[in-house]
Amino acid sequence: QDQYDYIVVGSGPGGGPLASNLARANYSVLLIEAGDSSTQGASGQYPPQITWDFFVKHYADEKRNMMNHKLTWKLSNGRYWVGAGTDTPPADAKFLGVYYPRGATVGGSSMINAMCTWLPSDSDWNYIVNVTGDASWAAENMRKYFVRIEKNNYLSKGTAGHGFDGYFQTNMNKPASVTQPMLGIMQAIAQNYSLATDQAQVTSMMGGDANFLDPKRDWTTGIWGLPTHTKPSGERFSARDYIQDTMKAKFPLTLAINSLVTRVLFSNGTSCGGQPRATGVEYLSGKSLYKADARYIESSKGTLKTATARKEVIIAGGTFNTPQILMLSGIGPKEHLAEFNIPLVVDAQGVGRNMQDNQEMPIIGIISGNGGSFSQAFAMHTTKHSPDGERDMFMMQGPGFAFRGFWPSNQTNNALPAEAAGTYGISMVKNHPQNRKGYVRLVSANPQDMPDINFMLYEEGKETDMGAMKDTIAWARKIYSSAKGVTVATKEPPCPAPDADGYCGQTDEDWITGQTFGHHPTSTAAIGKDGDPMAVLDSRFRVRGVKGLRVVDASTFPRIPGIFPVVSTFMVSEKASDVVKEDASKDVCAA
Ligand SMILES: Cc1cc2nc3c(=O)[nH]c(=O)nc-3n(C[C@H](O)[C@H](O)[C@H](O)COP(=O)(O)OP(=O)(O)OC[C@H]3O[C@@H](n4cnc5c(N)ncnc54)[C@H](O)[C@@H]3O)c2cc1C
Repeated sequence: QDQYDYIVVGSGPGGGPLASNLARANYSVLLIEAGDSSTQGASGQYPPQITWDFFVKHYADEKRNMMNHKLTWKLSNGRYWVGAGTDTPPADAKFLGVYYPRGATVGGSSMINAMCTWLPSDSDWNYIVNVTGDASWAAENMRKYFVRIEKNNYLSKGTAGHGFDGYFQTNMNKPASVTQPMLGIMQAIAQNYSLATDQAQVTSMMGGDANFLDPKRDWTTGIWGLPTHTKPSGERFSARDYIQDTMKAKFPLTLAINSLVTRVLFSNGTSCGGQPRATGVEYLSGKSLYKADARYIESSKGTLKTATARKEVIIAGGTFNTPQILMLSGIGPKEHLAEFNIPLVVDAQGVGRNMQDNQEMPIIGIISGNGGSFSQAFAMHTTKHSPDGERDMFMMQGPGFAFRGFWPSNQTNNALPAEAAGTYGISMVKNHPQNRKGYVRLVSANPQDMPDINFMLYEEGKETDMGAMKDTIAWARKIYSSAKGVTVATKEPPCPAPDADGYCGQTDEDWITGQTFGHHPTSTAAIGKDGDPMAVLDSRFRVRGVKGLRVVDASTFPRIPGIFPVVSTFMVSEKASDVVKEDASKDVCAA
């Protein structure tokens, strides 16, 4: 039987850096990853060797689910078929839902994500201080973690608020010069924010640092460039690089790939004041054992193995899998576990609840004459529905850019509509969404099954979340119609007669209901205050009700951080490394 100081489950931005840091502190660490060590290589964006194909629902109501234009079915030959809810799929098609890819290889979703590296609002960190009273979560302190891990490749050394000696590589593509038709649209946006509109200055803003240090940043609207987690060569940096560097440097980090953790093991003694203590994990060894893996075959059951942790087990399986692992281990809502005869360890009502996401949707314009060459621009906007006066909408945009969400690229419906000539997209991503009604629930006690995932969009805070999206659509219609030196007509959301401010009432609302998507799920095993039955973790990442078990990944955030969660997850991993090391010398029961 394998024994280590720490066992970390999942090698994404949550688990990968933490496992590496603990090994660098000379603790023996087993990092367990269900995927293998494949990379994207020359294959398409979400190839089976690095992707788990989840299918989710957006609503409890089937009618609203079917308003989506990009739904996925599975055919009897095993291939996917993608179409609108109003289409008629082939007779043998089985409905799956909305495609929601996740990375499943060494490096997790940081191996397939879009790499956008945008720091959250200070209020997202301070929220954790307010909830828990733990001042170490203050934004000022969290920025220090960013500075510690960042290896900035796009600013001059010494720029305040940035780091230049860490492992987390950041870079930015700065445009040389912005030309028509994009220039005319960006000029309209600059004018709207009372910024300079000449070509040189607009170009310069489009290469500006979005992660600048300024106490007023979260209230500042305008245009910036997009930092990404990339190396100086422009190649992807991911959690995988840090893991590999740690192993190459011969620190005591053992990586087990093709290993699907099925549950946490607990001592049944009373050594920890009556609380169960996590002693290790059970896992299935074998390739493609999870049903979200497109290469899964029914007969693959794997070989059951166990590993023991002398100190702690840390779960970092991501927002869908962490709650699944906890529930399979007996930590979850009591009634739900009873449905599947899973022996209860802790009645933790918050596990798999509180799921949040940044709602996204494009506003499509058609440029007369010329669609222009691809380049992208990024703006931050404050709508009338900002819940706290902070900027609440991020917009990425560009010619030929119609980001309509996700569907499997290897699907078989040849009749999927193509984008029209001259397409321009302003793609909104909602900051500070109010809805926390999303959930992850088990469908069985079989660890190879995917859970039932429903975002329950707009179920809570609809006026704010939907209102901000309607404001942004109206704003974009006006931007398109005031573009300088270029004619742009708004195509989507379609509206026969917008009012003078660009609004289209219920028509917009219906379109948003159908076409909203997301890909930043968080908060399904959240930190919360003592005594709150929904608080799965305390502010030191410890799972309440047991000892020797923590969660460190995107599921820990009580409130979704900013617009892009990946940099926050790397920061959390770094913070957790300090916390775990601080507690390392204590007895596990006392920690
Ligand atoms: C397509 C896409 C685009 C994105 N774009 C951006 C972006 O541009 N910017 C941004 O900020 N964020 C983006 N994100 C989100 C971001 O990548 C995630 O928030 C981040 O990776 C979360 O890190 P994590 O460690 O919580 O989980 P993950 O990165 O998902 O890692 C979890 C790991 O755990 C493994 N695992 C799961 N279950 C088990 C098990 N039972 N046993 C063993 N191993 C297991 C998985 O295989 C995976 O490797 C994107 C995500 C996707 C999918």
